Amino acid sequence: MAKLVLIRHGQSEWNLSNQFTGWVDVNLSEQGVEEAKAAGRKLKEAGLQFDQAYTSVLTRAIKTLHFALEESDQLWIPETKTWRLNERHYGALQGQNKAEAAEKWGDDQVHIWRRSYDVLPPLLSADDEGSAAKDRRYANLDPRIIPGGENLKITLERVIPFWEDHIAPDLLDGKNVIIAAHGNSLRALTKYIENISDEDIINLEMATGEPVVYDFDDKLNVTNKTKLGK
Ligand SMILES: O=C(O)[C@H](O)COP(=O)(O)O
Repeated sequence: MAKLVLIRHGQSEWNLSNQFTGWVDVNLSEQGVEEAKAAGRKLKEAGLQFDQAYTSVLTRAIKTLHFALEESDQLWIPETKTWRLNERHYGALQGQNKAEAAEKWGDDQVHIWRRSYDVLPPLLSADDEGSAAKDRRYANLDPRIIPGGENLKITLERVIPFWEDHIAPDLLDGKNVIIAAHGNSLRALTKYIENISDEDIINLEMATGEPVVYDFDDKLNVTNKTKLGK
């Protein structure tokens, strides 16, 4: 059966400055570029060859995909970008410093916002300056589905239709797939793929730039999971 590789983007500028990011389109930091290139070398060493790539519409994931594919000599493969693989929208927290938020609202509340399955962050309204409704890349989306903030559950509910329509059919066709995306869109996908409970998903973390390789049986049950450590 085909293989699936998930990679969270390399360190971003706002990972470095410890700011909630979500749908804000920040770039990779210098370290993030190096992490993405190192991930590509790991893929090459492991002999992983891909037929199809998927990523979000956010620069940090797109660039991570490109650096990793370039290092593994497969920048040429077909790729599809979709908002459905975007980071979870962090609502009105976007742009705030995570440590300052913990001082203001307490560690417990910030941890709940960051890791709970179904608690929403404070929302951003559609007329807010930072709303995705004003961003050209989402112009073809029904305004009613452009979020003002998402929890992991809502993120999973918009990631999984893309899995069902595109990624799962590719894997069932025997295509090796690579997905470069984000901490929480990949936590959502991992929850679904590995059938992790709402309680246990709180403890799952995705390291930046670390490829996670899955093998499946012909029903897309996971038969093996390997992390290509940094
Ligand atoms: O959007 C963000 O701030 C990060 O990419 C992920 O943040 P988290 O670790 O707080 O979920």
